[in-house]
Order: sequence, then C-alpha cells, then structure tokens
Amino acid sequence: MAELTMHGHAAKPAWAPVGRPSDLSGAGAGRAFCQQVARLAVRSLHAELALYPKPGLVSLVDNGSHTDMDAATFMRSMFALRRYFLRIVAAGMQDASFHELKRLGIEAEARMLRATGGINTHRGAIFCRGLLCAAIGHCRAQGIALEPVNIQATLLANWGRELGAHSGDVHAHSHGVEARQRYAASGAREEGARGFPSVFGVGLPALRRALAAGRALREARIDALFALMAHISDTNVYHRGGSGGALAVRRQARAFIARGATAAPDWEARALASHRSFSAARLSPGGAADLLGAVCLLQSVCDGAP
Ligand SMILES: CC(C)(COP(=O)(O)OP(=O)(O)OC[C@H]1O[C@@H](n2cnc3c(N)ncnc32)[C@H](O[C@H]2O[C@H](COP(=O)(O)OP(=O)(O)OP(=O)(O)O)[C@@H](O)[C@H]2O)[C@@H]1O)[C@@H](O)C(=O)NCCC(=O)NCCS
Ligand SMILES: Nc1ncnc2[nH]cnc12
Repeated sequence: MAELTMHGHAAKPAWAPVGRPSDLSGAGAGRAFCQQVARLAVRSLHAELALYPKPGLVSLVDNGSHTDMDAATFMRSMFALRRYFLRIVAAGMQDASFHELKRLGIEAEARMLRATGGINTHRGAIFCRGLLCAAIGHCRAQGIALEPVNIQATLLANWGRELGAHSGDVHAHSHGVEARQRYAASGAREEGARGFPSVFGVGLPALRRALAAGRALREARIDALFALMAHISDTNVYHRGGSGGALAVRRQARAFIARGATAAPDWEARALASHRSFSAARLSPGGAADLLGAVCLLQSVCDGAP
C-alpha cells in the first residue's frame, strides 16, 4: 500500500499524521489508519495461506499434514479476525495496557474457534500479529517512523515487561506448555517476550535479501519461511514430531538454504519434496507459518509491499 510507505517519514502518507487518540472513535485519520493496517494484517494471513509449496502446511493447493483443516477453514478464521486487528491497532494508538491487549487476544481466539468449529488455525497469528498491530498503532500515534527497529522497540518498551512475565494463565494445558515441559522447547511466549527476534532478525532480513537479489515476492517469502523453519523452536513441530521431528525440520530447512534457497534453479522441486516428506510424517511448522505472516505484514507496512 503506497500510503503506508513511510521509511523515516520520507514518503508522504495519504492522510494527515494522527495526533489525537480521539480520532479513533470517529471517521478521522486515526480510524482510516487503523482500517488500513487491519486490512494489511488480514492480507498477510491470506499471503501466508496462498504461498505454495510450504512444507506440511495448508495452502490453496492442498492440506499438507492436516486432516482437520483446509484452506476454507483458514478463510473463515481470516474473516473472523478483521475486527480484532482494527481494535488492537486502535488500542495501541490509545496507549492500551497489556491487560487490554490480552483481553482482545483472548476474545479473538474465541471468535476464531467459533468460526472454525473449534480448530486452532491462527492462535499464533492472533498473538504475534496482534502485538505488532498494537505497536504499529502506538508508533503512529506518537509520530514514530514505521520502521522495523522502531516497531520492535515500541513493542518492548510498552508491553515487554508483562510479556516477559506472561505465563500459564491463558492456556494452562496448551501444546506449547507441553513442548516446554517435555522438551524444554521455547515457543510463542518466549518469542513475544523478546520482541519477536525471529521476525525482525531472521524472517524479514531473509525476505529483503531475496528481493534485493532480484527474486520475486513468492520466492522471497519461501526464503523467509525456510529461514524461520531453520531457526525457531516451533512448538507445533514438537507437538507432532517430538525432538526428532524438530531436528528433521531444521535439517531440511538448513539444507534448502545451503543449496542457495530459491536462487537455486531446482528450488521448487526441492521445496515440493520437503512438502511431501513433512506431510507423510505429519509434521507442520505452524509457528514458522505464523511468523512468516508477521514478516509479510511488516513488509507491507514498512516497505509498502503488496
Ligand atoms: C501466548 C499464547 C499465544 C500461547 O502460547 P502457548 O505457549 O501456550 O502455546 P500454544 O497454545 O500451543 O499456542 C502457541 C501458538 O503459537 C504458534 N507457535 C508455535 N511455536 C512458535 C514460535 N516459536 N514462535 C511463534 N509462534 C509459535 C503456534 O501456532 C500455529 O500452530 C497452530 C496449531 O497449533 P496446535 O493447535 O497446537 O496444533 P495442531 O497441529 O492443530 O494439533 P492437533 O490437534 O491437530 O494435533 C496453527 O494454527 C498456528 O497458529 C502455536 O499454536 C496464548 O496462550 C495467549 O496468551 N493467547 C491469548 C493472548 C493473546 O493472543 N494476546 C495477544 C495480545 S497480548
Ligand atoms: N498454512 C498453515 N497451515 C497449517 N498451520 C498453520 N498455522 C498458520 N498457518 C498455517
């Protein structure tokens, strides 16, 4: 979205800078900004879903490792989250407390589960992208340039302390909790507590590098996904494949990257081979998929990408 290209405020936004939080309740510039970021957040959910091939993951082409959800399930979830993103950008603009963001996140999870008939499509996305939206809103309200480094710093400065202490009170028996207990694996909570270093320090740089090297957006997103798979501790992978599965995911992703990722002429065949082998083993890097979507959101907000 061209209007959101605001590196260091160099490009002119299509609306006046937001000065007053009261704009949010009316049809003013604040509301327009919230709507646009919410649209980009939903679009980032779609970008992640539409990307193919993604090892073991659901796309518009097939269901990968999943028997209980398909692209239609994700689309229903996506539409159910529109208002959440709008509200959480607005909350960030209005200096909301962590407690308020968490309340919005929990409410959004309930809406997602209603829309999908109880299937967890986007819990990780609700958490990570919700916090990013709040930080983007806060930056905007404070006149801080929408650059990745500022968004991450804003996230940590405003909600980092509570994120660090965010423990078992939401889902005491989640797959993430189980992975932590059984395998000492970190997951979404640890990512959040550190300001999503995998998004800012791994996924986004991989995507930008691929684009700078002249590759298309699709290839750049594949590179970002494999970079994330090689790097993160994905509790969804631990839940389905244990430590052996987690090791296999990292190894395959590293091998893909070592061969040049999407710069290699046969990258698509190798990504497809990973997709088939993950699907056969029921492995699903859902955490990496969520973080890839967050990368797509940041790229559209900070770089003005589609
Ligand atoms: C902090 C919470 C988000 C919860 O975290 P917790 O540690 O309790 O873990 P989970 O409940 O398991 O959910 C975490 C989801 O985050 C994704 N994820 C995994 N690893 C990482 C990672 N390293 N970094 C970032 N994100 C990660 C992952 O989401 C994807 O997996 C989903 C499928 O998961 P699951 O249902 O476990 O597995 P299935 O394969 O469906 O299992 P079967 O039943 O088929 O066997 C997939 O859809 C992706 O979304 C994890 O699921 C949370 O508790 C919390 O606080 N929430 C409310 C507050 C909130 O959102 N606030 C926002 C603003 S503060
Ligand atoms: N495309 C996808 N397939 C499976 N799990 C996911 N979690 C987030 N995106 C996903």
